[in-house]
Amino acid sequence: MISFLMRRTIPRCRAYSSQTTSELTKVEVNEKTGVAVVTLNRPPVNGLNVAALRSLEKVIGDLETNKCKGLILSSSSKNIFCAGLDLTEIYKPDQEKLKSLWTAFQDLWIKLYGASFPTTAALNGHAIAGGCVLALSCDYRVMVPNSSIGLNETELGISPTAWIIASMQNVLSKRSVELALLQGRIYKTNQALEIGLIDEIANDKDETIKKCEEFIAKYSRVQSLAFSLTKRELRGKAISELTSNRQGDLQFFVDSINNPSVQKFLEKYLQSLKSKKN
Ligand SMILES: CCCCCCCCCCC/C=C/C(=O)SCCNC(=O)CCNC(=O)[C@H](O)C(C)(C)COP(=O)(O)OP(=O)(O)OC[C@H]1O[C@@H](n2cnc3c(N)ncnc32)[C@H](O)[C@@H]1OP(=O)(O)O
Repeated sequence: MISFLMRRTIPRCRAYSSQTTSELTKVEVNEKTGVAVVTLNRPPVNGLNVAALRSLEKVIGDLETNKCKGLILSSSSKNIFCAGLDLTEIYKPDQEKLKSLWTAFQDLWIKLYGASFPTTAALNGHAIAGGCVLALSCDYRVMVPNSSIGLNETELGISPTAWIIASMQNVLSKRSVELALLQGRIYKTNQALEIGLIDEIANDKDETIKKCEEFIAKYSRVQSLAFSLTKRELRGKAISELTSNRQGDLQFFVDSINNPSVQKFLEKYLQSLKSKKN
């Protein structure tokens, strides 16, 4: 459990106190503001396996319980926010593990997209596929230059499910969503800003966090209850639709991943990632 004991006399430089809940997700809470920096920590690329997804979900649940004032999602990697689901878990998958992976991803999305406090993504690097979904689930996105963000699902031969589309529709124009999803496009930082996939560009990781803090500070005069009820009104439909069709959504993902052409693509894709270094 994350402790939220505030000591208002703490000097600014010591304001963030480390409260590690797991090696996979580090949590630091600013004792002055109640804002938490939550850092994904699964090197090398923050690939999302079941443990990483569950760890982040638990942290968000704890922040919810402790009436957190805002969340800044960041990464311990130098140039990668998150490379999405762990591809090694979806290539030649163990069927039970595959189901657990998607169920954990659904659970995490429900908590993050529906969080009752302001949420931001401090994108210190690439945010691909599932990494982009995490960013889209937040209320605000700040990214460093020369990074990539997007949902490359058509490359894999699967289509994103309704709640992933809803997360993107929440941020982009209808036209941009169509182009982004149908083309499976990955955007560079400046292109992402142009279409509204991110909200701001920052020079480096520290500045991404500072800009996220500034965004969250704008809510200091907003009543927490009004904030959470309004957010629920805005996002509740997409969440209810998933909640009432979790099994169907799971089956769609499992069938898509088990499709032989998807597995064949994944084999080549993983090889191409490995051979980049040679
Ligand atoms: C093609 C899949 C598209 C799915 C889209 C679905 C859209 C709906 C979303 C919901 C479902 C979500 C699904 C997913 O998230 S699937 C994961 C898709 N992710 C990717 O396609 C990203 C792949 N990675 C990269 O493009 C690059 O690694 C990246 C730009 C992120 C970083 O490049 P960099 O050059 O800095 O690093 P390397 O490529 O050398 O990677 C370092 C090592 O990490 C391994 N790696 C990379 N990504 C993953 C991953 N997602 N899972 C597991 N492992 C990964 C890579 O192979 C390197 O390993 P080695 O050091 O052993 O060589």
